[in-house]
Amino acid sequence: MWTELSATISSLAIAFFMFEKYLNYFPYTIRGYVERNFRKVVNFVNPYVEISFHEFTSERLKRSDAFFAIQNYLSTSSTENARRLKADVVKDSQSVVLSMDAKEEVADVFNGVKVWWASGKMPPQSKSISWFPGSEEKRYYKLTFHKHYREIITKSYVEHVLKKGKEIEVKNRQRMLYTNNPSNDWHGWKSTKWGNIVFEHPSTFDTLAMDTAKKEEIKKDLIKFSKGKDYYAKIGKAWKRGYLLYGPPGTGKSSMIAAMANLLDYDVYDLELTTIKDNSELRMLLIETKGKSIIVRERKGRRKMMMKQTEKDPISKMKKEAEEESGSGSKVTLSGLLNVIDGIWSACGGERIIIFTTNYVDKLDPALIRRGRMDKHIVMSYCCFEAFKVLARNYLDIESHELFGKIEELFVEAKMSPADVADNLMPKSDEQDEETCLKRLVEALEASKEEAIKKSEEEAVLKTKDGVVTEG
Ligand SMILES: Nc1ncnc2c1ncn2[C@@H]1O[C@H](COP(=O)(O)OP(=O)(O)OP(=O)(O)O)[C@@H](O)[C@H]1O
Ligand SMILES: [Mg+2]
Repeated sequence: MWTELSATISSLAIAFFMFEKYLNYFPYTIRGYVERNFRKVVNFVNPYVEISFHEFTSERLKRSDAFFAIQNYLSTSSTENARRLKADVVKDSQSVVLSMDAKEEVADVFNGVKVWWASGKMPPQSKSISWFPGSEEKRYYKLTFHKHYREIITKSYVEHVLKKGKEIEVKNRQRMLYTNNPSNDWHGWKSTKWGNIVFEHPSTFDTLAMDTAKKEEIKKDLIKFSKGKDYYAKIGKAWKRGYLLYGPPGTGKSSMIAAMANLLDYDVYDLELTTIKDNSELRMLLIETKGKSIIVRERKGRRKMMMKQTEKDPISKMKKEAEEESGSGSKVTLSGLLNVIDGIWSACGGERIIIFTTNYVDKLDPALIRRGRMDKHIVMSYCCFEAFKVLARNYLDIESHELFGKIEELFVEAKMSPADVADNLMPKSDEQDEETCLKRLVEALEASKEEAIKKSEEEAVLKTKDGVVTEG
């Protein structure tokens, strides 16, 4: 078939060449007539239809999504057939994606219909220097098929190729962690509002230590959201979901966000509000975010700061922190952020998740935590025995130990964050075996239990005193 196709195309090319060359020998009056009829005959004889997909759209600046979808689609079939392939390294330099090199051809079969793909490059049209990307050479793919199958190819096959290509792109794409640049640095046409690095956080739902039922519920909720395109369209709601994660420091809020991004294969945008001047700058930033992303507003460096502060002047410092948390420390208020999000999200296509994390849910602006704005509230709490078992598996590779019984008992009263449990479980040197690490944890839990008992006794004394005063 391929030989037949090439023979037909080459004879037609020769016929065209001869025709163009000798057209001028015809008298001017009949030249148009001859040309029209010649083309009719050619079209009648040539049974093949060609469609070109160019790298750049007609607006020139924009790269065509279809071109890249086709490139991805062909990367799977062309690797078997094409003789010259181009290699691109993706995903932390571990996997290689092969695609057809220029001037290569491959065949594909769809519902029993054979088609041919050829890749090519168009030479630059002028020698002048251009600012447009890729203006030196323009790549394209040409699809050739028998005109008899025009309907099935132009409708079903092209749609199939684009869909599959996009799926492959999602699978191969390298996820990014974006952080907003201070708005003072946004000058010039080249400035970018978001700086980015490759997102490679190892946290997953498997490594996350928390109540299993709660974990499964969150996973289900996320997957339902990510597959809910039609549902959101049906109910006329923007495809977005808000999560509020709250709990003491070191309970795994940031780890949970990373696990969510890893589960859904989303990019993460880490929003630093303090470097944004006002709400209009915030709007500009959010408009630049892409679909399939998680936008996060977190308080950073909380753990160390909190620990130091509680040691010194616990009450006044904790109050100050809570005030900051409510947004008064930022140039952009949290309510302002929510209003911008409500506004732009209705207009931006593509799914987006926004996550707020806080250590003080009670002190937050009620407008922020009102249901509907943040669709799901997730409490990250102190470590329990079930969560400990996940950490023991992660850090020590053990499922059980004779000390587990004692540890389970201690967890009833001891309050320790998963971060601190993990810290105790981690061997500090090669000599430290699982027994040493578990014993260290038992000691820490006992200390924490004693502290909890002392605290509750002190609180009880305070309550009794209050009672006496009131009664008196
Ligand atoms: N639930 C958890 N499961 C597994 N590891 C955890 C968990 N919580 C904490 N860790 C460990 O402790 C470290 C700190 O946790 P993480 O940064 O997620 O806490 P956080 O709740 O975001 O704290 P902060 O409120 O200070 O931001 C993590 O790198 C992880 O190793
Ligand atoms: Mg955190």
